[in-house]
Amino acid sequence: MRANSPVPAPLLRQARRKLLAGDDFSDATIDERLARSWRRSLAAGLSPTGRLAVPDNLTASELGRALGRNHELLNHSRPIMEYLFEQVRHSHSMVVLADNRGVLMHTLGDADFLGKAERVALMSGACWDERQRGTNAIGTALAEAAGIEIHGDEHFLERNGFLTCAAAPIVSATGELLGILDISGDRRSRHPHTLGLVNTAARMIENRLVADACRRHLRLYLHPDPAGIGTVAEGIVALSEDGWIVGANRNALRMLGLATADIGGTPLFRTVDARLEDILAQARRRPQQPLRLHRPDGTPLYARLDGHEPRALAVAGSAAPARSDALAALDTGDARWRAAADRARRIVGKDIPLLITGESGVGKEMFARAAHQSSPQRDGPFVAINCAALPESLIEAELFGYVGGAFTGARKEGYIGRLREADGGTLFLDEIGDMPLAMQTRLLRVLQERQVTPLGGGQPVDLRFALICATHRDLPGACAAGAFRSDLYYRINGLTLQLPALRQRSDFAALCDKLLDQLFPDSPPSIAPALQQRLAAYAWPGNLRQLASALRTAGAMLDPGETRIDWCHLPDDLLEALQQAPEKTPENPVDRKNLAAMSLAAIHQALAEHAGNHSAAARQLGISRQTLYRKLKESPTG
Ligand SMILES: Nc1ncnc2c1ncn2[C@@H]1O[C@H](COP(=O)(O)OP(=O)(O)OP(=O)(O)O)[C@@H](O)[C@H]1O
Repeated sequence: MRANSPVPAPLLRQARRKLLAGDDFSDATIDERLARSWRRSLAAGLSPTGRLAVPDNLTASELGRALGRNHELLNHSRPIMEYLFEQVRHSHSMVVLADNRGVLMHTLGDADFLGKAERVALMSGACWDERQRGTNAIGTALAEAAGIEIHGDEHFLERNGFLTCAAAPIVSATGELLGILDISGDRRSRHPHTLGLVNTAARMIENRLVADACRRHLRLYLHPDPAGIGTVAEGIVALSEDGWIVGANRNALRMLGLATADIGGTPLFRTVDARLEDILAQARRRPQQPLRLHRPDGTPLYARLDGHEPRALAVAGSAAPARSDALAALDTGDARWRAAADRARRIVGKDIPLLITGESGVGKEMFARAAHQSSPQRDGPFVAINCAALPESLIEAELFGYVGGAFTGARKEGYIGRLREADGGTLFLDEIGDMPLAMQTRLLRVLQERQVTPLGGGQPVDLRFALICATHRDLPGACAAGAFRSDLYYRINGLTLQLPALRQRSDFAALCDKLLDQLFPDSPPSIAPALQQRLAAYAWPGNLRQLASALRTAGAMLDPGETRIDWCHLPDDLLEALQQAPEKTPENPVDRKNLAAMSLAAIHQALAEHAGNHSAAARQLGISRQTLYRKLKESPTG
């Protein structure tokens, strides 16, 4: 940071001489950012005394368009600029708002100073990018993305040396630099507090913009002191329905120890000691009181909650009435799974893209199909595309279609493409995290424009489908690593639902019954209780897919008349995995033994209990007599 007074003139002159001579001037007490800016000005080919190249000033109609593009920034800035101007009136100064290219959008100033300012083009439509006008508060604040004061001869161009300027950036809820607020005046009217004033006013504009941009989200207003909530120093965080941070002002990022890049990729519970559900419950209990949260280092942070409570969360935890849709048909009672289904129901038919995450085999595609079946477009097609399985060379043609003869091997009559096949229904992009980067760019454009142009030409065609994507990858992580486009991530992630892994579910027994009913509809077998207990404690790395497959195989091993799946029916690989897997149920004594030996021990015990009667022992075990004999024969002592 610079000292609170400008660099003494002789030092400044000496440093400039060295700069222009190409010498090192780091020995002089020059602010680092000023030094960087001078070097950038020099590198842009500017000369302190030379004539200006024709600057990129806007024509009246271009300015009109730029004002239109920036109307929200302008709307929120105007009242604050007026207030600011009241503070500096009669001090030979002006208040300036520039857009993120350095083009001046709006100015308010003392009449005498405005005349002088116009002579150096400090007026609406003029561009004050550093590359065109050298070091100046607006251009340098843009280049540095930080507040800065540029006084007198610190300006790179000598013609601007009569100015003293202080400028601060205005940043959006997603970290985008929107523009610059500046106070410029006659150098003789410099005041040491001007930069602080501009910084504060820029934060006020930013807070209004962030709150407005996130008005449809739940918002937390934060401060380490409850009295700080509602002041310009408050942090603002916007949350998605499932508790991820989707927007924040810079105060909030600082309070939560986050960077701009974390927006969209961080659940709230990673930054404070509460989940959204807890916060909602606390706010419901004591609506008037600020919530007390803690950061990971234990320091408190107070919060006020604003915005509509997501309806899915409002009912979560309550005894939700039984639903009779396709999602309900998959519901076997796990609370996390049910909450995900409830949230999905809230958005079906609302043009909000759904992103389903979860480990491989947790049932993401089944969930997506059920969401489609539960939606108003259920009579339309459900088009599933596995982005990982399509060869890169074919993806474009397959997704976007082509006109006849567009490339060698193309069908004569052309192909409308999978995206158009989904028209009026649901497009399901499975394994979206595996899509090659080049395709991500193309897909993003199509999703943004909602139009597709077939390869080889033809007219763009409008697309109407609900979008559901799925991945087992960590997409925010992939975005950070540059493997997945973050703009595509935000586009497909209207609502993210994470499906629980099988080991995290609480409905193992009900799920097994359901799968057995589906797999063996004529006479669904049961599972021996000890085995069921052991299976429930297993980690199931392949999740429901692995469980369904194991039950299918085990069921096929049943002899005619057998109705209960037991150890002896399990596929060998699962038996082996169960033997190697760490025990999770120490209360089950049989688990401490080798499972094959355990199976034999159960047979011997049943035989003992039935005085060697093989039929009775087999009946008790739920296996056939043949299986019992086979097991005894296979045993090492057999
Ligand atoms: N709710 C369910 N009821 C019955 N079987 C299910 C259920 N969910 C998943 N399965 C079984 O698990 C298998 C895998 O499901 P699905 O393909 O939907 O998982 P996925 O998460 O999309 O997997 P991947 O990440 O590998 O694409 C299904 O073929 C089915 O056998």
